[in-house]
Parts: sequence; structure tokens; C-alpha cells
Amino acid sequence: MTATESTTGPTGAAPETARPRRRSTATDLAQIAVFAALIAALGLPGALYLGGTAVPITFQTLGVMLAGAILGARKGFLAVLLLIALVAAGLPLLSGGRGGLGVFVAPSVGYLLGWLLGAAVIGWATARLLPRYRILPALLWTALGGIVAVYLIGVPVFAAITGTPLGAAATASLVFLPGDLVKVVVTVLVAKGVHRAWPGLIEPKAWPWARRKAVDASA
Ligand SMILES: O=C(O)CCCC[C@@H]1SC[C@@H]2NC(=O)N[C@@H]21
Repeated sequence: MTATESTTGPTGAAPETARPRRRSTATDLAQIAVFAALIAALGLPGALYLGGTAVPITFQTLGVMLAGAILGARKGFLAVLLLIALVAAGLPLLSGGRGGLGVFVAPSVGYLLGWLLGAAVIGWATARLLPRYRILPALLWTALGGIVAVYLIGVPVFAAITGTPLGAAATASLVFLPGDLVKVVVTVLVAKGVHRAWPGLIEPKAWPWARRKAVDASA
């Protein structure tokens, strides 16, 4: 048997049962580890505390958004989870060299946990935006995951831990908005280029409402 036959069958044609090739677990793990490392590396420039809030402005949120937009929901979520697990184990991987269990009782812990939801929402939407990945919807969905979902957990937890009224905590979070909007734009432009260069990274999926319409039409 030739090398070609071993992958395509004796006729040289793809076997009829051939399915789209599922990437290996090793590749998945490598991608998850690379993005956890990227998020950690984006903490190296440091943490900026503005407006008297105990939550830092950090480039790490860019890494979280990129993880969702480039790896998809499951792997993006796992990359953030890996980073958080390493932080919990004591590694100083958060901006400003923070790490250890103390991080999980600090005012910023809600935002940290919000990163998990943010990466998952961005990844979920990105799978539905592909293969076209039009810029405007991508910007809206990335902002929904990378800003709204993250703040949705971050703001109330910050309010509860610091005893700040919810409205004041929400107002305080506005200091992050300009930087986070820039990160959304950078994420979408980078993701657009990456998905054009490596089209198989995230399997495109249908929006739930499009699937329902198809089912209704076939009934
Ligand atoms: O380092 C931590 O403990 C978590 C940092 C959370 C930072 C939040 S995430 C959303 C917003 N954007 C930022 O740049 N900072 C905050």
C-alpha cells in the first residue's frame, strides 16, 4: 500500500465515510496553554489603578477576548480557566504580579470570574459569525461578551465585597470602558485576519433562530 492509499483508500478517492478531520486533543491542549500564556504575558506591562477603584486596568482582558474569538467557546473558556487555576495555585500571573488565593477575595474577583463567561460568549458568537465574520456584528458580539458579560459579574461582586452601592459600582466601572472598547476593536481585527489565514480554527455553527427556521420549513 502506498502512503496515499493509506489515507484515501486503494482508489485514491476519499473513503465515503470520511468526516471532517477532528483536531487532536494534543492540539487543543497546546492551543489552550498558548492562550493561557498569552493572557499571563499581557499582565507583564502591569496594572493601572484609576479613579480610586481597587480593580486594575489591564491588557489581560485583551487576551481573554482573543481566546474566545480565536479558539471558540470551549477552548477559550478552558484557556481562561487554566490561567485562573494557575493563579489559584499561587503563580503570580495577574497584572502587577498578583497570584494566590487572596486574589479570590479581592474586589476584582467578580471581573476575574467574568472573564470565563466573557470568553465563552465571544467564542459562542464567533462560531455563529463564521465563516464570513462581518466586522460590525463581530464588534457588537465581542463587546457583549468582553464588556457586558464581564461587568455583569464584576460590578455586583465588587459592590458586595466593598460595600459600595450597586449604582456607584457601575459608575466606577465606566473608567474601564474606553480601554475595553479599544480591546474589542483590536480583538475583532486580529480574529478576522487569523480566521482568514486558518479557516478551520472554529467550526462555524448556525444561530439558534436560523436552525429553528430550517426545522419549521422542513415540517
Ligand atoms: O487582576 C484581577 O484581579 C482581575 C482584573 C479584572 C480587570 C477588569 S476586567 C474588565 C475591566 N477592564 C480592565 O481593563 N479592567 C477591568
